[in-house]
Amino acid sequence: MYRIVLLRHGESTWNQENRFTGWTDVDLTEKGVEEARAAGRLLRREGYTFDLAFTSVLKRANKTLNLVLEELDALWLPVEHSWRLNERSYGALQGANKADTAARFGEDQVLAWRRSYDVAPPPLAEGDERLTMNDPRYASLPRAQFPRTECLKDTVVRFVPYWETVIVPQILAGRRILIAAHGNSLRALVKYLDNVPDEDIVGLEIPMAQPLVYELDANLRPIKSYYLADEETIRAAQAAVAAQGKARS
Ligand SMILES: O=C(O)[C@@H](CO)OP(=O)(O)O
Repeated sequence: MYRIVLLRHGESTWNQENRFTGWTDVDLTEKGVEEARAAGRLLRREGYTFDLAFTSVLKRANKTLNLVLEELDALWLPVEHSWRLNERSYGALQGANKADTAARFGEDQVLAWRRSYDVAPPPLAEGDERLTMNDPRYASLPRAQFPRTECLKDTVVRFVPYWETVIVPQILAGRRILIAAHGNSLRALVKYLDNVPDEDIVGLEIPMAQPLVYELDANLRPIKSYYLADEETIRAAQAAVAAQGKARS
Protein backbone atom coordinates (compact mmCIF):
# COMPACT_ATOMS: atom_id res chain seq x y z
CA MET A 1 0.00 0.00 0.00
CA TYR A 2 1.24 3.48 -0.89
CA ARG A 3 0.14 6.66 0.84
CA ILE A 4 0.33 10.17 -0.63
CA VAL A 5 -0.90 13.52 0.68
CA LEU A 6 -2.54 16.23 -1.42
CA LEU A 7 -2.73 19.79 -0.15
CA ARG A 8 -4.36 22.89 -1.58
CA HIS A 9 -2.65 26.18 -0.67
CA GLY A 10 -3.90 28.44 2.14
CA GLU A 11 -5.99 31.56 1.54
CA SER A 12 -4.52 33.91 -1.08
CA THR A 13 -5.10 37.65 -1.44
CA TRP A 14 -7.47 37.00 -4.34
CA ASN A 15 -9.31 34.27 -2.42
CA GLN A 16 -9.83 36.92 0.25
CA GLU A 17 -11.08 39.40 -2.37
CA ASN A 18 -13.15 36.63 -4.02
CA ARG A 19 -11.49 37.10 -7.43
CA PHE A 20 -10.85 34.48 -10.10
CA THR A 21 -7.13 33.78 -9.89
CA GLY A 22 -5.98 30.97 -12.18
CA TRP A 23 -2.40 31.53 -13.33
CA THR A 24 -2.12 34.94 -11.62
CA ASP A 25 0.71 34.67 -9.11
CA VAL A 26 -0.83 36.16 -5.97
CA ASP A 27 0.55 35.75 -2.45
CA LEU A 28 -0.90 34.16 0.67
CA THR A 29 -2.75 36.33 3.18
CA GLU A 30 -1.79 36.22 6.85
CA LYS A 31 -4.70 33.86 7.34
CA GLY A 32 -3.36 31.69 4.50
CA VAL A 33 0.05 31.57 6.17
CA GLU A 34 -1.56 30.46 9.43
CA GLU A 35 -3.69 27.85 7.58
CA ALA A 36 -0.56 26.43 5.97
CA ARG A 37 1.25 26.28 9.30
CA ALA A 38 -1.77 24.58 10.88
CA ALA A 39 -1.74 21.97 8.08
CA GLY A 40 1.93 21.33 8.83
CA ARG A 41 1.26 20.97 12.54
CA LEU A 42 -1.62 18.57 11.84
CA LEU A 43 0.62 16.43 9.62
CA ARG A 44 3.30 16.45 12.30
CA ARG A 45 0.83 15.47 15.04
CA GLU A 46 -0.43 12.60 12.88
CA GLY A 47 3.13 11.38 12.37
CA TYR A 48 3.49 12.12 8.63
CA THR A 49 6.95 12.39 7.10
CA PHE A 50 7.88 12.80 3.44
CA ASP A 51 10.76 12.07 1.07
CA LEU A 52 9.80 14.33 -1.82
CA ALA A 53 7.32 17.10 -2.60
CA PHE A 54 5.75 18.35 -5.81
CA THR A 55 4.31 21.78 -6.34
CA SER A 56 3.32 24.30 -9.02
CA VAL A 57 5.24 27.40 -10.11
CA LEU A 58 2.84 29.72 -8.26
CA LYS A 59 3.88 31.25 -4.96
CA ARG A 60 0.69 30.55 -3.03
CA ALA A 61 1.33 26.80 -3.37
CA ASN A 62 5.12 27.13 -3.04
CA LYS A 63 4.84 29.14 0.17
CA THR A 64 2.20 26.81 1.59
CA LEU A 65 4.54 23.90 0.97
CA ASN A 66 7.48 25.68 2.63
CA LEU A 67 5.40 26.56 5.69
CA VAL A 68 4.27 22.94 5.98
CA LEU A 69 7.84 21.73 5.61
CA GLU A 70 8.98 24.23 8.22
CA GLU A 71 6.45 22.84 10.70
CA LEU A 72 7.69 19.34 9.87
CA ASP A 73 11.32 20.49 10.29
CA ALA A 74 11.89 19.30 6.73
CA LEU A 75 12.79 22.45 4.78
CA TRP A 76 15.61 20.37 3.29
CA LEU A 77 13.14 18.14 1.42
CA PRO A 78 13.66 17.84 -2.38
CA VAL A 79 10.91 19.77 -4.17
CA GLU A 80 9.96 19.47 -7.85
CA HIS A 81 8.15 22.43 -9.42
CA SER A 82 6.03 22.20 -12.54
CA TRP A 83 3.57 24.46 -14.33
CA ARG A 84 1.56 21.28 -14.90
CA LEU A 85 0.43 21.50 -11.27
CA ASN A 86 -0.65 25.15 -11.64
CA GLU A 87 -4.20 26.22 -10.97
CA ARG A 88 -6.50 25.93 -13.97
CA SER A 89 -6.21 29.01 -16.17
CA TYR A 90 -9.35 31.07 -15.67
CA GLY A 91 -8.75 32.91 -18.95
CA ALA A 92 -10.42 36.29 -19.27
CA LEU A 93 -12.15 35.86 -15.90
CA GLN A 94 -8.80 36.20 -14.08
CA GLY A 95 -9.06 39.22 -11.81
CA ALA A 96 -12.86 39.47 -11.88
CA ASN A 97 -14.84 39.26 -8.65
CA LYS A 98 -16.78 35.96 -8.52
CA ALA A 99 -19.94 37.39 -6.94
CA ASP A 100 -20.01 40.28 -9.45
CA THR A 101 -19.53 37.78 -12.28
CA ALA A 102 -22.46 35.73 -10.93
CA ALA A 103 -24.63 38.87 -10.76
CA ARG A 104 -23.68 39.71 -14.37
CA PHE A 105 -23.80 36.30 -16.06
CA GLY A 106 -25.93 34.29 -13.61
CA GLU A 107 -24.95 31.77 -10.96
CA ASP A 108 -25.52 28.80 -13.30
CA GLN A 109 -23.05 30.16 -15.83
CA VAL A 110 -20.49 30.83 -13.09
CA LEU A 111 -21.02 27.32 -11.70
CA ALA A 112 -20.41 25.90 -15.19
CA TRP A 113 -17.21 27.98 -15.54
CA ARG A 114 -16.00 27.04 -12.05
CA ARG A 115 -16.94 23.42 -11.69
CA SER A 116 -18.05 21.72 -14.92
CA TYR A 117 -15.73 19.29 -16.64
CA ASP A 118 -15.64 20.77 -20.12
CA VAL A 119 -16.88 24.38 -20.08
CA ALA A 120 -13.91 26.77 -20.32
CA PRO A 121 -14.15 30.46 -19.36
CA PRO A 122 -13.71 33.00 -22.20
CA PRO A 123 -10.07 32.95 -23.44
CA LEU A 124 -7.45 35.65 -22.96
CA ALA A 125 -6.97 37.64 -26.16
CA GLU A 126 -3.62 37.87 -27.95
CA GLY A 127 -1.56 40.67 -26.40
CA ASP A 128 -3.38 40.52 -23.05
CA GLU A 129 -0.80 41.22 -20.32
CA ARG A 130 -2.20 38.26 -18.36
CA LEU A 131 -0.68 35.95 -21.00
CA THR A 132 2.65 35.75 -19.15
CA MET A 133 4.38 33.67 -21.81
CA ASN A 134 7.76 35.38 -21.44
CA ASP A 135 7.98 34.62 -17.77
CA PRO A 136 11.10 32.43 -17.32
CA ARG A 137 9.15 29.97 -15.19
CA TYR A 138 7.32 28.97 -18.38
CA ALA A 139 10.44 28.53 -20.49
CA SER A 140 9.71 24.81 -20.90
CA LEU A 141 6.16 25.47 -22.06
CA PRO A 142 5.92 25.99 -25.85
CA ARG A 143 4.21 29.31 -26.56
CA ALA A 144 1.57 27.64 -28.70
CA GLN A 145 0.59 25.51 -25.71
CA PHE A 146 0.42 28.38 -23.22
CA PRO A 147 -3.19 28.21 -22.03
CA ARG A 148 -5.46 31.13 -22.89
CA THR A 149 -8.14 29.47 -20.80
CA GLU A 150 -8.72 25.95 -19.48
CA CYS A 151 -11.64 23.79 -18.51
CA LEU A 152 -11.06 21.03 -15.97
CA LYS A 153 -10.63 18.54 -18.81
CA ASP A 154 -7.70 20.59 -20.16
CA THR A 155 -6.19 20.56 -16.68
CA VAL A 156 -6.53 16.76 -16.49
CA VAL A 157 -4.83 16.52 -19.91
CA ARG A 158 -1.79 18.53 -18.77
CA PHE A 159 -1.57 17.13 -15.21
CA VAL A 160 -1.97 13.38 -15.83
CA PRO A 161 1.17 12.94 -18.03
CA TYR A 162 3.20 14.54 -15.23
CA TRP A 163 1.52 12.27 -12.68
CA GLU A 164 2.24 9.19 -14.81
CA THR A 165 5.80 9.93 -15.87
CA VAL A 166 7.24 11.94 -12.97
CA ILE A 167 5.23 11.34 -9.78
CA VAL A 168 4.21 7.67 -10.20
CA PRO A 169 7.78 6.35 -10.59
CA GLN A 170 8.71 8.08 -7.32
CA ILE A 171 5.73 6.56 -5.51
CA LEU A 172 6.61 3.11 -6.88
CA ALA A 173 10.19 3.62 -5.69
CA GLY A 174 8.73 3.87 -2.19
CA ARG A 175 9.11 7.63 -1.71
CA ARG A 176 6.56 9.29 0.52
CA ILE A 177 5.05 12.09 -1.53
CA LEU A 178 3.39 15.41 -0.70
CA ILE A 179 1.71 17.38 -3.50
CA ALA A 180 1.02 21.06 -2.74
CA ALA A 181 -1.11 22.52 -5.48
CA HIS A 182 -4.43 24.24 -6.21
CA GLY A 183 -8.18 23.71 -5.99
CA ASN A 184 -8.69 22.77 -9.61
CA SER A 185 -5.38 21.05 -10.35
CA LEU A 186 -6.15 18.81 -7.38
CA ARG A 187 -9.74 18.33 -8.61
CA ALA A 188 -8.17 17.16 -11.88
CA LEU A 189 -6.01 14.61 -10.07
CA VAL A 190 -8.87 13.41 -7.86
CA LYS A 191 -11.09 13.03 -10.93
CA TYR A 192 -8.44 10.89 -12.57
CA LEU A 193 -7.58 8.80 -9.49
CA ASP A 194 -11.19 8.17 -8.41
CA ASN A 195 -12.50 7.98 -11.96
CA VAL A 196 -15.21 10.52 -11.07
CA PRO A 197 -17.90 10.71 -13.80
CA ASP A 198 -17.88 14.02 -15.71
CA GLU A 199 -21.32 14.98 -14.41
CA ASP A 200 -20.36 14.36 -10.76
CA ILE A 201 -17.20 16.44 -10.73
CA VAL A 202 -19.28 19.63 -10.47
CA GLY A 203 -19.98 18.77 -6.80
CA LEU A 204 -16.36 18.26 -5.78
CA GLU A 205 -14.77 21.03 -3.72
CA ILE A 206 -11.24 20.94 -2.32
CA PRO A 207 -10.94 23.05 0.84
CA MET A 208 -7.89 25.21 1.50
CA ALA A 209 -4.88 23.86 3.38
CA GLN A 210 -6.55 20.61 4.49
CA PRO A 211 -4.32 17.55 4.06
CA LEU A 212 -6.10 14.94 1.91
CA VAL A 213 -4.63 11.43 2.19
CA TYR A 214 -4.86 8.83 -0.59
CA GLU A 215 -4.05 5.20 0.09
CA LEU A 216 -3.19 3.48 -3.18
CA ASP A 217 -2.86 -0.19 -4.08
CA ALA A 218 0.02 -1.76 -6.02
CA ASN A 219 -1.52 -0.48 -9.28
CA LEU A 220 -1.92 2.96 -7.73
CA ARG A 221 -5.69 2.69 -7.69
CA PRO A 222 -7.22 4.33 -4.59
CA ILE A 223 -8.13 2.03 -1.70
CA LYS A 224 -9.48 4.95 0.30
CA SER A 225 -9.05 8.69 0.73
CA TYR A 226 -9.71 10.93 3.70
CA TYR A 227 -9.03 14.36 5.13
CA LEU A 228 -7.10 14.53 8.38
CA ALA A 229 -9.44 17.18 9.81
CA ASP A 230 -12.89 16.20 11.14
CA GLU A 231 -15.83 15.92 8.79
CA GLU A 232 -17.63 19.00 10.08
CA THR A 233 -14.60 21.24 9.51
CA ILE A 234 -14.19 19.89 5.98
CA ARG A 235 -17.87 20.24 5.11
CA ALA A 236 -17.95 23.86 6.32
CA ALA A 237 -14.77 24.67 4.37
CA GLN A 238 -16.15 23.03 1.21
CA ALA A 239 -19.43 24.96 1.55
CA ALA A 240 -17.51 28.23 1.91
CA VAL A 241 -15.60 27.56 -1.34
CA ALA A 242 -18.83 26.64 -3.17
CA ALA A 243 -20.52 29.85 -1.94
CA GLN A 244 -17.88 32.07 -3.56
CA GLY A 245 -19.71 31.75 -6.87
CA LYS A 246 -23.03 33.09 -5.56
CA ALA A 247 -24.19 36.61 -6.36
CA ARG A 248 -24.39 38.75 -3.23
CA SER A 249 -28.05 39.23 -2.23
O1 LIG B 1 -9.89 31.49 -8.69
C1 LIG B 1 -9.27 30.42 -8.77
O2 LIG B 1 -8.21 30.29 -9.38
C2 LIG B 1 -9.86 29.19 -8.08
C3 LIG B 1 -9.16 28.84 -6.82
O3 LIG B 1 -9.06 29.89 -5.92
O4 LIG B 1 -11.19 29.47 -7.80
P1 LIG B 1 -12.43 28.52 -7.90
O5 LIG B 1 -12.62 27.93 -6.52
O6 LIG B 1 -13.54 29.48 -8.24
O7 LIG B 1 -12.20 27.51 -8.95
